[in-house]
Amino acid sequence: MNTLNVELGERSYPIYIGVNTLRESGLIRGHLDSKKIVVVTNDVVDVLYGAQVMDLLTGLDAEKLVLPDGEQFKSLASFERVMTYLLENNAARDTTLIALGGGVIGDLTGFSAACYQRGIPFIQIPTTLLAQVDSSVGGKTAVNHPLGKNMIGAFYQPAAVIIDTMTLCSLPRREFAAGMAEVIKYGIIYDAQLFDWLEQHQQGLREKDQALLQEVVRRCCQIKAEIVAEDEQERGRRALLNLGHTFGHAIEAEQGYGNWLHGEAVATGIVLASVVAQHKNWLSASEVCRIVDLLKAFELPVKAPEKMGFDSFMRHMRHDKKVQANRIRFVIPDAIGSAVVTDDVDEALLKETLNAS
Ligand SMILES: NC(=O)c1ccc[n+]([C@@H]2O[C@H](COP(=O)([O-])OP(=O)(O)OC[C@H]3O[C@@H](n4cnc5c(N)ncnc54)[C@H](O)[C@@H]3O)[C@@H](O)[C@H]2O)c1
Ligand SMILES: O=C(O)C(=O)C[C@@H](O)[C@H](O)[C@H](O)COP(=O)(O)O
Ligand SMILES: [Zn+2]
Repeated sequence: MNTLNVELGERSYPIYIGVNTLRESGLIRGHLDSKKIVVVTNDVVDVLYGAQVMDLLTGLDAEKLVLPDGEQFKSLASFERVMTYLLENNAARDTTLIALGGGVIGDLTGFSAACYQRGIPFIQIPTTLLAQVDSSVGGKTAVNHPLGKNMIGAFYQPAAVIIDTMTLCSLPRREFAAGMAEVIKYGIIYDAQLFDWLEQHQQGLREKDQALLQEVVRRCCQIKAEIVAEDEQERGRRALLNLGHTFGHAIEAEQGYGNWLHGEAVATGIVLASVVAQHKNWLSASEVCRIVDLLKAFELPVKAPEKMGFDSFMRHMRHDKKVQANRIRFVIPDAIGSAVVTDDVDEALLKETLNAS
């Protein structure tokens, strides 16, 4: 097992990455000094891993709240449902929430933990590739609003992240691919060697080779932990983790949450940002091809939805959380392995890129 640490002073926490970590009750119990525990999950993950996690909590005052599955349930209505459940079941400040599932459950549970009685502890048990490499780490918690993605949320760190890469065995192919979009993102913004390694090991990753999965989850969590430790609340460098998201979030909101998976929308957003980079002569045509080819190797979309042009992108992107002084800021790669945040993207170039995509 690998253990990493997110260094945030008194809010520091470990990330455990291993095979069959969900069979070891010691890991989770080491982070439970509270009276009551509520496992929050959804109906799909519950069937797969609910009993296994409840077994780890045998003898403790542990309950389970099972929500419906889907991005459309990362909503204020679900948040209210969690609040009502906690109140009706007498949850108090010494209750711990456990988020068991993908990024939807993790973001919703984390936001619920941040708000309930102004903050109770929570633990992340991510079960999708996307949640293991990205959403469970770093404390961005939120729900969506019809007018914008993750618009209602808080920075609120978990007490621990427990990753069992065996859970990825049951993950559908499309969901696995969505997670790979965030993995490829790390290679582009931060780690050219990781990008090369992904090109070399794409087949083994697609086949879910456990050794490769361990390595990729470890490397991505390490990068995210480094960035978050330096800039917890996205005042600077953390914004790089948003590569592809300005465009991607617009696609998710415009298409209706859940129709395009987050990772799929991010993949397309990465291509759009790369095309802008090529126009600026920051990336060569062959570098853009490498990016597109790697995304395609995982069957990710690389073109914006039909009929979604400049105007519909702009309508959503004006709400982006990186907007400063009314100007949209974009994360644009300036090499494979490096990116910058800039508001210097000419509107004509944006129009050409978005209408041609
Ligand atoms: N907080 C962050 O930093 C951050 C980072 C990236 C993404 N996100 C958010 O994460 C969400 C996307 O997360 P996601 O891709 O995990 O989607 P998800 O949570 O909807 O999970 C994807 C699907 O896989 C199912 N599932 C989960 N684990 C499974 C398993 N082991 N086997 C079989 N099926 C399983 C789920 O029930 C769901 O149907 C988006 O809302 C996105 O905005 C947040
Ligand atoms: O952790 C971060 O910071 C990220 O930006 C990671 C993203 O992959 C993630 O989708 C995040 O939720 C987007 O944040 P937002 O602030 O643009 O909503
Ligand atoms: Zn993301």
